[in-house]
Amino acid sequence: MMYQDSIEQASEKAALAIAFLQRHRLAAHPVNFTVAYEYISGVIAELCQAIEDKLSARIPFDDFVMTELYSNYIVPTGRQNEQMIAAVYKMVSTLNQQSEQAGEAIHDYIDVLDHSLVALKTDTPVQARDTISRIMSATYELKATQQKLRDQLAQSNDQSYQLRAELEQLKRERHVDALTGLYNRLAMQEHIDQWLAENPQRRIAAIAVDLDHFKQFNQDYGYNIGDVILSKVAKKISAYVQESGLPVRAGGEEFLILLPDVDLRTASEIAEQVRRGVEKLRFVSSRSKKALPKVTISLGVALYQAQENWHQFLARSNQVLSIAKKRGRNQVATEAML
Ligand SMILES: Nc1nc2c(ncn2[C@@H]2O[C@H](COP(=O)(O)OP(=O)(O)OP(=O)(O)O)[C@@H](O)[C@H]2O)c(=O)[nH]1
Repeated sequence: MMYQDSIEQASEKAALAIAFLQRHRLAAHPVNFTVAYEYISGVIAELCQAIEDKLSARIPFDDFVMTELYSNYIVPTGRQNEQMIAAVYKMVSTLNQQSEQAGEAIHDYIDVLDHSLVALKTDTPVQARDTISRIMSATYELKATQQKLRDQLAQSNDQSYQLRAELEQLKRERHVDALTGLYNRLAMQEHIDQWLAENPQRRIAAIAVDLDHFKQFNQDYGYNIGDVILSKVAKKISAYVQESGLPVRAGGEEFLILLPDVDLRTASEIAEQVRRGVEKLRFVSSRSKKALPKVTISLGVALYQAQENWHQFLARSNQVLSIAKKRGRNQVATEAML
């Protein structure tokens, strides 16, 4: 069982977790709450350390940071992963056993051969017949062992293909947002780290994207239709940058497009194309068959600066985005306007 707290202990921890969430202005949804509860519980040392590090570096906590902590430190302890680790362990042990058995069988066979070859030099014809028959039975034995090992190996092979497919799926799930199919914040962090590791001077542009007046849209048409709109807008964004960049659901109704090796001007042009693409989308209510109002987005374009960490970089992209909002929405702002 994952949690063994008594009702009193759990209530106390829950109250502290809620206080933590309130202090950092975080919504008490399951992901945030679990991270906060685990932090208060102090069982996962790496999680606590990561939170302490962020607190002392004054990195603000938001949904993205919390989701990242959740995926990095809590999900990997999940049952699915434990099962997979057990399966991989079993398969590797079986393979080890099989190769040991194969080694022993060949070693025994060579032993018989060595002795028999020496004996054959001095054997009388009758003895030679016995020696040859010993070699033959050792050969049949080796053949049978090899056949058995071949079957077991084929079985392990099938299992390893299946495990690899499961691992790939798990990896995808860890990096992809379930509602929109876009990359999540964890994938984004890994990509930025990789791009910068390849070339610390690399030019990376970020386009922060936010739906306009989406709160009102949710209020007028409901959260479920809101979800459909979000996922259609996400697909549009993805279609525009599939080849050249990384489309990310940064959280809620906010998206990010990361573009490596792109300058501010090109990034702004891409942002404008995305804006127009979304503006052209038409939505019809499946229930009433009536057209839904036009959905628009505001966008903010910024370039990564070598001295900043990626939290600062993303904060700056959002700052630029707020210029587009202030100027009337449904438009692109660039960091040159800051
Ligand atoms: N349907 C749906 N709504 C979401 C989701 N995530 C966030 N939202 C909603 O998005 C809305 C964002 O509202 P605000 O941040 O106030 O901004 P806004 O109304 O879009 O206004 P501006 O950004 O200023 O144009 C909130 O109502 C959130 O509940 C989601 O996954 N699905």
